[in-house]
Amino acid sequence: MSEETTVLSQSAPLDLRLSEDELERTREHILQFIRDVVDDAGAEGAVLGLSGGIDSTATAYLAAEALGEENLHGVVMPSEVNAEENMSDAERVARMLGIEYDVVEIQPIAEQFFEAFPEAADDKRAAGNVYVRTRAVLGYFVANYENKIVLGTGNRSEALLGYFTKYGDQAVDCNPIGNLYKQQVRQLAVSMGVPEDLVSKTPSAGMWIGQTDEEEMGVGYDTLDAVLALHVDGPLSKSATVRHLDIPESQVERVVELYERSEHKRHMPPAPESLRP
Ligand SMILES: Nc1ncnc2c1ncn2[C@@H]1O[C@H](COP(=O)(O)OP(=O)(O)OC[C@H]2O[C@@H]([n+]3cccc(C(=O)O)c3)[C@H](O)[C@@H]2O)[C@@H](O)[C@H]1O
Ligand SMILES: Nc1ncnc2c1ncn2[C@@H]1O[C@H](COP(=O)(O)OP(=O)(O)OP(=O)(O)O)[C@@H](O)[C@H]1O
Ligand SMILES: [Mg+2]
Repeated sequence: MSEETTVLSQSAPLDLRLSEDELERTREHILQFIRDVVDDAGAEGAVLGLSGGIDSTATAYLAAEALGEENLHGVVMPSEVNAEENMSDAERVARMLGIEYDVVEIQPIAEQFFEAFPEAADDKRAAGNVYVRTRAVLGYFVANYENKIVLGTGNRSEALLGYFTKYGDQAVDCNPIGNLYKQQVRQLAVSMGVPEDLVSKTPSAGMWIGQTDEEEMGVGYDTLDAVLALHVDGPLSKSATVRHLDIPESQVERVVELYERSEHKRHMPPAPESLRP
């Protein structure tokens, strides 16, 4: 983030939209990335959670192409707060791709946690994170047994905003779409032939009934992505970003707040430095 006001040059890549050529190169690059991670791990494929959302759908399309559908295992893990439509979309994705998949109801598992701490069960964030972390345990259970890696579905917007559960949906071995902002994930999905209803679906973490990403963060993805690209990743100062996007300063401040307070999620857990030389 630069505090200096930078004059925009015509050639600066401020348009988040990827050209046809960039989309093709991005897809090839990600396919190779997935193959390399699997090969380096000596693994026989990959497992991923399917939610019916665009991030897992796009990642599944890429991984099925990279590894072959016979080497990808999808797990659909409904809880009582997931919309049924999303779970049936998740199964639809698995069937469209022709990958092996299982449906594992995680409500009974989560109930064990809720019974242990009933007062915490009423806290939607704490309880929602239990669902997310339970899915991580199941993903690694399958990966260990089948000699597979666990594919993450995190994108760059979520990573910078800290919009994920620590050791939950980001307890994974790699993030194939981790360099793409949310709207670029949608663009790539369209170019791969993902059905329109899945591409345009409202993003939701599915941690409580009615949750949506944009309502929880208080800013829409078009703005979130633009502020991240221009100010957090890019060279523009806060005031230049406000002017360039013609948005209230409070929206830029909100993005910066989300970015700064989630710093701890983007690092290994710290330990004190050694006192020995
Ligand atoms: N400064 C610091 N240094 C070290 N550790 C720090 C810390 N601040 C908090 N912590 C730790 O982090 C914990 C809070 O982090 P965490 O447990 O992740 O919980 P938190 O970030 O509060 O909640 C997860 C957020 O991610 C969103 N999410 C989750 C999963 C999926 C998706 C999706 O888009 O699908 C979105 C969810 O809606 C919610 O907004 C604290 O309880 C504490 O243990
Ligand atoms: N009910 C579920 N069953 C299986 N996996 C899930 C479920 N809910 C979430 N996940 C996993 O957690 C990941 C993170 O969820 P997230 O909501 O960020 O992505 P998404 O649902 O794929 O897309 P979107 O953000 O647009 O909703 C999913 O991509 C998926 O891998
Ligand atoms: Mg989702």
